[in-house]
Amino acid sequence: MDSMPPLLVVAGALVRGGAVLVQQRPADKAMAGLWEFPGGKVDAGEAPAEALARELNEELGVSVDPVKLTPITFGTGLIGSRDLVLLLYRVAQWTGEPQALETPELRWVDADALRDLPMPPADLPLIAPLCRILG
Ligand SMILES: Nc1nc2c([nH]c(=O)n2[C@H]2C[C@H](O)[C@@H](COP(=O)(O)OP(=O)(O)OP(=O)(O)O)O2)c(=O)[nH]1
Repeated sequence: MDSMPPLLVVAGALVRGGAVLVQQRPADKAMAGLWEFPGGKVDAGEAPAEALARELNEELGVSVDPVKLTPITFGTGLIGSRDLVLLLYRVAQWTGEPQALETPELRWVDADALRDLPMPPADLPLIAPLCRILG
């Protein structure tokens, strides 16, 4: 419980041929070394899908149309003492080849590899719904 409103974070599942793109958190950040979906915090006054399009461009160098992002599921957690709400969207179409612009490594993983990756606690409930999409 915190006096701040929950932190709203958007994340994208770029899906290609039964695999999803994940990135490793940098050594100088909280939860260093864990694997996460590209994305980030929604800024004040920003729509969630627009925030995700912005973050995907900053982190991967790809362009996406916010209108084509479709919700998959959400997770909740804590960042310190602040509540976190993590919205996962499916990204079926993008322009450009994803590049690791802000993280040490990108990886395309299938459902089995995804289940074995160390991820932040808020991501854990996202895995089963996403694996149903990956097949
Ligand atoms: N992008 C992303 N963030 C996640 C996931 N799971 C999860 O708990 N988070 C957390 C980590 C951060 O606290 C927050 C995302 O915000 P951010 O990407 O702007 O923050 P950050 O910690 O990387 O860096 P900073 O800008 O706060 O220094 O959500 C995930 O799957 N993807």
